[in-house]
Amino acid sequence: MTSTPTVLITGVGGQDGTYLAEKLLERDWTVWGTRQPGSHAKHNPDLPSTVKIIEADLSESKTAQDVITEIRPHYVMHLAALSSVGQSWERPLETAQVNGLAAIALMEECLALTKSGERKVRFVNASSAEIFAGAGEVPQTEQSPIVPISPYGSAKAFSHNMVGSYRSRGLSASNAILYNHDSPRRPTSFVTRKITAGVAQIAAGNIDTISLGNLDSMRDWGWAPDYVDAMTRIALADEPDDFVIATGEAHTVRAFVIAAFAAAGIPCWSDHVVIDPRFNRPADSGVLLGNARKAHRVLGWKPTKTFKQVVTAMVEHDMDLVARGLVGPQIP
Ligand SMILES: C[C@H]1O[C@H](OP(=O)(O)OP(=O)(O)OC[C@H]2O[C@@H](n3cnc4c(=O)[nH]c(N)nc43)[C@H](O)[C@@H]2O)[C@@H](O)[C@@H](O)C1=O
Repeated sequence: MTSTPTVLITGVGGQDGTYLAEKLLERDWTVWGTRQPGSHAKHNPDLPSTVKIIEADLSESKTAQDVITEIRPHYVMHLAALSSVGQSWERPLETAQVNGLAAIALMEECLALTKSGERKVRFVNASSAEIFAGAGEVPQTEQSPIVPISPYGSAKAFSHNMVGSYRSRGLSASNAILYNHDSPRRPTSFVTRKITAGVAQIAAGNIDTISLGNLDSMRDWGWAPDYVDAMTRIALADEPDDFVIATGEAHTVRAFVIAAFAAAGIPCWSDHVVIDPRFNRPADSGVLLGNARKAHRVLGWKPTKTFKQVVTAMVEHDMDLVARGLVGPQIP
């Protein structure tokens, strides 16, 4: 490749999209990103202004295919998704279209571009630990049985499997099987940011309690910029393949709560947490704990932050926002 590569990041306005755009711009790549028409990504302060934005509703297959023929990227990092597992139970059709079918439309066109001989497109799909939700095997590896239980996980399982199909047809297509990864750029619809934003408001005396669902749920939480680094390594790897990206440590939601209150110096966390069944799911996934040994060996990838460091970084960020009067106490 003589000139600098062109990359298309679908869903560039999300947590991972903004970190990935920053990382690839640092490498002098030309970065294009898709934005859902009518979304607020244009005004997203975390999105670098040098990203070239294309408005595209990827749930329409023709639109998804047109994006590839128009941009003719060397790399496609497919992150666009309805990212909330909880909300996927309320929006199953849309979840199937965006988290499942959109990948097929994009890969179909990437394969055509590759077969035309014009360029060998490399496609990286953001797969998810949720494909192993009912696997009953802990920890999970790339070989674990794919047993999703939610609309989110089922749609991701479909696109995950289709990556394998396209790979066997000659497309350089890989799956990054991403376990939970968080940062101050997470919305409060996810439990981690809901907790850290709530703790910051409690520390400031603005609210007394936060309402949560299942505290026993166990997740393998990492630092989002590390997961973006892993996706970049997958894109640049010699061979396309599937990789579990995880820290290898699982903690309960309760442990996250305890660590967050401790980071803010608030005693008696249980005085400030209300259990509200509204935040329970029709079915919650089993213990999601990943074994990322293959990523360590093949990609040289390792997480850089411990669980405690992730929690502390998020709490400190949110306490700073509250101290500067930049956020109000609205938390779901
Ligand atoms: C791997 C996977 O990781 C993420 O999905 P998620 O794990 O569903 O993330 P979450 O933060 O919504 O839930 C984590 C756990 O926390 C429990 N929980 C308790 N109380 C509340 C609560 O009040 N709110 C929420 N949201 N969850 C709660 C909830 O029941 C669940 O067991 C996404 O990145 C997704 O895109 C992805 O691929």
